[in-house]
Order: sequence, then structure tokens, then C-alpha cells
Amino acid sequence: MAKTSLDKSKIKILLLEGVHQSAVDNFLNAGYTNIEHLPTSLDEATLIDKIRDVHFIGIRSRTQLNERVFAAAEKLVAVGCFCIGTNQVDLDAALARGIPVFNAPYSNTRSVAELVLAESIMLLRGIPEKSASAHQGGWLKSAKNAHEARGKSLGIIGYGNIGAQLSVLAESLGFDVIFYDVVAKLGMGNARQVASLEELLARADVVSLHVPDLPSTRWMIGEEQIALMKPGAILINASRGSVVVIEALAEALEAGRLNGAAVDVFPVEPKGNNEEFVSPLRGQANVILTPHIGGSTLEAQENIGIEVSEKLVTYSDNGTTVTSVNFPEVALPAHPGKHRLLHIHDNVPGVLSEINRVLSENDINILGQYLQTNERIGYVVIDVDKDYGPKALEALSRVAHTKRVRVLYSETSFEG
Ligand SMILES: NC(=O)c1ccc[n+]([C@@H]2O[C@H](COP(=O)([O-])OP(=O)(O)OC[C@H]3O[C@@H](n4cnc5c(N)ncnc54)[C@H](O)[C@@H]3O)[C@@H](O)[C@H]2O)c1
Ligand SMILES: O=C(O)[C@H](O)COP(=O)(O)O
Repeated sequence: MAKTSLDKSKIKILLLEGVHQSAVDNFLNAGYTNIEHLPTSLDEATLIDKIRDVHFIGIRSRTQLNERVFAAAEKLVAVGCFCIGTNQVDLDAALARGIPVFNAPYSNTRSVAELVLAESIMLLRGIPEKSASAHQGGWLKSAKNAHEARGKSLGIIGYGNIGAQLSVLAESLGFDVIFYDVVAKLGMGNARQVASLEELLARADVVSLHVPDLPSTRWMIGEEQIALMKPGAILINASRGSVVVIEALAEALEAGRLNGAAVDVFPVEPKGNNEEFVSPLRGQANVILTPHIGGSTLEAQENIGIEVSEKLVTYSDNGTTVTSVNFPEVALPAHPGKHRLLHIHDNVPGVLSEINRVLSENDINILGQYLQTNERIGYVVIDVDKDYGPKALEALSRVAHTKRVRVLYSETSFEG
């Protein structure tokens, strides 16, 4: 085996929130054996304590990686969000420390789309109310407020990966799909983009939200927007709890303005399965409440485990940052017979020329160089003659504005 300056068995990986076993298996197959795999998230104090000697952390939507956590994460090399959303991570704090963050943008989209489609049909038929009544010995046999999906208008807010997937499935069932997005998009099938949120709300029988948590999407559906919806319409939120003013939704349902809702995400969610779920929507008829399980299928979780662990292994072994959500993206070839220097620095004028000057002064022969920058940082990858690795690393660490330097000896990796 080629030389590594930090043995892979010493590279510590912390996986929280029951990340799928497929991730553990992938790390083990790649030679990473120092893995702690926990079923829950951790409170901030415990996380701060634990993260001090961690090189790679894997989380889902519940773990908050904030400035205080990053400040304690002295050895952290990269973050893997084993989910789509990355709003639980302070991406700027990570970037400021030269830490790339990866996620799984596609692996659970189908699971969310299927759930939303099923909920649309159940709500159009008033099933939650009828089922709850039957469980209590009731018999609500009636066609009142019960509708077919065929010919109804489904309004999708946020036509990204999930919205577009939902669009295709819904259209095949006979829904007439319209969507609103801040970006101009070509609709799948016969789906049509509408010009404004207001137009979508006024036209749709079922409104489904699929936007990320952004300052612009926070509380985007409140009393005013709900008042624009068709009387008797249905609202579905499987995006983020910060998108809908939950009290306004509860009032509209109570007043009979809306016929039903399905909510998977909440402004405040229990920290674990043992904590009580508190919401003004509890006890409301024809409301489906689910515990943030839109992406929680075995298929999605297994795929996410593989996808994100692969990204972390590739970054560790090879330096590739393709698909990172906060980092300059560099796609790198294998580097047999060469050392690879990874230099992360503030993106200020003169750093690259200083790096090249230092290398040349040290008689280091550059065999390949790759550079990407974003507005904050630069990421330069330099393949050098095999013999010069340690010398180059030391010289590069001294360059002004350096955040981090790693060297990958021949085909295997270490954290520097
Ligand atoms: N409930 C769950 O378990 C679950 C699972 C997966 C994802 N999610 C959530 O769903 C969100 C969407 O996922 P995705 O993969 O489709 O994301 P995506 O990034 O592919 O799509 C988001 C879309 O929203 C659009 N958008 C952004 N701001 C908007 C605005 N103000 N108004 C209208 N459109 C806007 C974007 O242009 C984009 O097309 C994720 O960010 C995540 O928060 C939830
Ligand atoms: O962002 C996501 O992918 C979803 O919110 C799912 O999050 P989870 O992995 O915590 O279920």
C-alpha cells in the first residue's frame, strides 16, 4: 500500500441521525475503519465536545452545524448532509474554514413526490377524517367534498428536482399541473409555469410546496396567501417548516376555508422520537400530519448513504469537490505515481503566484495544476513529483492567506 501520513484508521468519521448502514459499508470498503455511528442527533454541548477530533461528519436535517460547532471542529475536513436540505449547516462558517459540504440532491426526490401524490388523493377524498371516524366506530359514507384527482389543478411552488418529479407523476394521474418558480423553467409534459405566486394560489385545487429554506421563502405562505387560495383547496408542505405560517394554516382549516392539508415539516420539530410533537394542527379533521418522513424510505436512505459517503471518500482520497454546495468545484483525475497538494486559501490577489513562487524556489516540479475559486476562497490542486510531497506541504503552509493544506501521497490520502 502506498505511504499515507495519517493512516486511514486514524481518520475519524462521525455519523449521526441513523445514517444508513450503506454509508458505513462504503467507508469500510474504502479503508476507513474509525467510524462512530449513532442513531440520533446530539445536543450542541455534546456535539461540540465530540467533534473536536472528528475528520468527517455525516448528518441529516436535524443536526445544527453552527459557528460554535465549527469553531470547535479543529480537525474537520468535510461535512456530508445525508439528505437534500443544507439549511441546518452554516455554510459560510464551513467555507471560512475551508470545509466543503456535500449533500444528496437526488436520492430522496422520488420518495417525497410519491408521498405528496398519495396525500393529494387522500385529501381530495377526505380520507383522514373518514378513517379517523371509522377508527372511533363512525361511518362517514358520503360523497360530500370527495373528488377525483382527474382534471383537478395541482399547483407546485418550487419546480426543482422534487417539484418536477411530482409534476410527471401527477400528470400521469390526470392532474392539470401548473407551477410557480423564481427561475424560468420548461415544464415536464404539459405542465405550465405561471407568472406569479398569486396566480398559482388562485388557480390550484391542490397547492404543494417544494422550495428550499431561504430568506425569500421564509413564511412565504401566510394568512394573506391562504386567503388567495380557492375555497376548499388543499395545501401540502413537505419542504421546510419555515415556509408556512402554521397558525394561519390552522385558522384557515378550522374556519373551513381549506378542505385539508398535509404537513411533513414544522417550524419546531421534536428533537427525537421520544419528545412530544406540539402543533396547532393536532386534532384537525382532514389533516395528515407526518413526522418529517418525506425522504424516509429504505430505498432513498440506502441510496443517500452510498451517494454521500462516496463524495466524502472521493474528497478524502482524491480531492474532488464536484457537487459541493459551498465550495469551488474541482473534478480531478487519479494521480498514480504523483503526490497531490491541496491548497485552500482566501481568494485574494497574489496567492496563486506566491504558491508557484514557493514551489519553484523549492525546486518542486509541477506535473499538473487545477484551480477553482468562488467569491470567498480559492482551491488549487497541484500534482508534484513523488519525492517532493512533504517539503512542498511545509512550504505551502507558510504562504500568506492559507486556510488549509493537505497532501495525498500517490493514490492514498491523509488529512493535514
Ligand atoms: N420532507 C422531506 O423529508 C424532504 C425531503 C427532501 C427535500 N425536502 C425539502 O424540499 C426542498 C426542495 O427540494 P428539491 O430537491 O426539489 O430542491 P431544488 O433545489 O431542486 O428545487 C427548489 C426549487 O425552488 C425554487 N425556488 C427557490 N426560491 C423560490 C421562491 N421564492 N419561489 C418559488 N420557487 C423558488 C428553485 O428555483 C428551485 O427550482 C429541499 O430544499 C428540502 O428543504 C424535504
Ligand atoms: O432535506 C431533506 O432531504 C429532508 O428534509 C429529509 O431530511 P432527513 O434526512 O432528516 O429525513
